[in-house]
Amino acid sequence: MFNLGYLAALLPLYIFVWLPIQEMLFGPSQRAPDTRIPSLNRSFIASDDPLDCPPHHYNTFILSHEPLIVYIEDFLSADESKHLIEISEDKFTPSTVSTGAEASIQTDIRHSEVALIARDDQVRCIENRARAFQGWRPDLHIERLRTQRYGVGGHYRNHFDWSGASRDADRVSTFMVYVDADCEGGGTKFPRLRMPDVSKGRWCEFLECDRQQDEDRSELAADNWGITFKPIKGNAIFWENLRPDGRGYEETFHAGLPVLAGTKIGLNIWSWGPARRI
Ligand SMILES: O=C(O)CCC(=O)C(=O)O
Ligand SMILES: [Fe+2]
Repeated sequence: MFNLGYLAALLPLYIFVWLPIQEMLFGPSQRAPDTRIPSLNRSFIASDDPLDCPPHHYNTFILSHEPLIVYIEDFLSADESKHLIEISEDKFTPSTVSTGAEASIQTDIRHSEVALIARDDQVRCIENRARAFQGWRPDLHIERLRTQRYGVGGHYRNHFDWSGASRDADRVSTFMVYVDADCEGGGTKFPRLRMPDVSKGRWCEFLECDRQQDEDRSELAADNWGITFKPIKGNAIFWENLRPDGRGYEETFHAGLPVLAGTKIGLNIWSWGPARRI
């Protein structure tokens, strides 16, 4: 029997999940533009509306070309960090992990709180910085920004940001931005990356170079495997998640290490684009 209850339950999924994805992948549908843009904006960047952003400067350091991993010093200004913390404060809810279709709280895997933040002009300037960094790719859309707060004991176990679930679209890149880092511990660790040559450049300012300080020494011991970025307020790590053939980079496996004291707040900027999987 046809059940209207099911239809009512599926309708928000269709409107808020499928329609934005469909539009992102296949371009504008036959619907009127004024209904199309707001529905897209709920999840992804849709518009190039004029925006007046203050001048901003950051420094970049390439850690790896394949996968592309770039460390960005001063990605956020002090004023932007302050603003992000303020607008997140009343929106934090416990983080969940997705297992297939369902999301659940599993603090042994991920222990933190997440805030889905409003797209005010300061936030849009940060989104646009992330788009500019990636060359204003027309096929790339920024997922609504989220801040993530970790207290003592907060952590996020090893995972990938790409999902591989869809043949057509995925999170093509990640910016992991440190909005607040008044903490001990809480580094971002990539166990499958090799340490760069730390005798050159400024790497030891940004990476844990003193191996004794890493609690997971066994994994690090052999051949310089494993990199831990220190949480430093305002700075960011950018990486590409997908190979040109659409497969996810295994090297991007990463974790948010436990916060030992204080609070850490991160900002996730995930860009969606075509995965072009065969
Ligand atoms: O907090 C971190 O260091 C990592 C966070 C992370 O990987 C994520 O939110 O996907
Ligand atoms: Fe992640």
